Amino acid sequence: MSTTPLPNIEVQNLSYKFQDGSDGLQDVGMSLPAGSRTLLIGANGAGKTTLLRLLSGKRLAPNDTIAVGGKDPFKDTLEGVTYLGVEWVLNSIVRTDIDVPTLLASVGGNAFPERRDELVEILDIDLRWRMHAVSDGERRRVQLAMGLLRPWQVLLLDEITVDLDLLSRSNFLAFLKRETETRSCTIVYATHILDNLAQWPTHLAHMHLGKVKALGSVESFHSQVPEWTSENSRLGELVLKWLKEDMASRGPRNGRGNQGKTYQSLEGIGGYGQEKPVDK
Ligand SMILES: Nc1ncnc2c1ncn2[C@@H]1O[C@H](COP(=O)(O)OP(=O)(O)OP(=O)(O)O)[C@@H](O)[C@H]1O
Repeated sequence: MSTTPLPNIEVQNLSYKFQDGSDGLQDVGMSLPAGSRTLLIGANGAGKTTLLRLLSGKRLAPNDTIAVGGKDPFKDTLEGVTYLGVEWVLNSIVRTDIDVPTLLASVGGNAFPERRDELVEILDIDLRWRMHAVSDGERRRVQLAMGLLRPWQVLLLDEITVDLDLLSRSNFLAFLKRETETRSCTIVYATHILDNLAQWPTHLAHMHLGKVKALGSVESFHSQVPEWTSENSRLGELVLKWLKEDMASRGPRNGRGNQGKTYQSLEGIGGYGQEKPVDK
């Protein structure tokens, strides 16, 4: 009998404060089955990165609030959890004068030669590249191959596809989908870019101001967007609706009270003399 736990993600009553005392997350609960592909949706500052970092075990969550594959990700330092986010993108090793085969070998490529070759093909990587002399998108493709090489059970992605061209991104997303369909693994992906994603997620989680406002299977949200024009705009329409509602409930970051002051100080530095608020 296999002893590998199913990579489901369970979060309950998770509240998190930053060191400065401000609220990061408030009473978050989510239950994501093994094999699911969840899109984490929310405006800038909604709490997506904060949640992903807690799920990855990079930050300490309160006791008994998070279980990934039945374990606490912080205490148990889970082997099969891969978190690809900003720090990972900024890692300087991928900007040095080093070749691709050496880099892939350094993260265990030789132990997984089939995966390595598949990723090189899918991400259209030229093994002759030297990393100090590639474009941002090419560098990102090599980084993704490095990050995905080891067969993870849980993959936490914090928007890392911004530099990819449309075809590379499409291939990359198709690869991830195949992974969840052919072996036991689970993905949570925070993104603002909805291209190629219409058929991708199994679940959606909508975050707003540190809370999960809605969570469910993609089908469960179908009734929320009555005017779908095409399959591809369906997810986009839903997300746009959510973000507009969030903006309306939060209000603009710089309310009316600030406007007169801002314009006055701009006037003071010259060049914006005409730009006075119409009404105060
Ligand atoms: N170390 C910190 N200390 C205090 N506040 C923080 C800290 N890190 C983030 N925040 C605040 O927490 C909120 C959530 O940040 P987070 O990075 O999780 O948002 P996000 O949904 O990932 O946003 P984006 O889409 O812009 O990446 C933001 O308002 C942010 O300013």
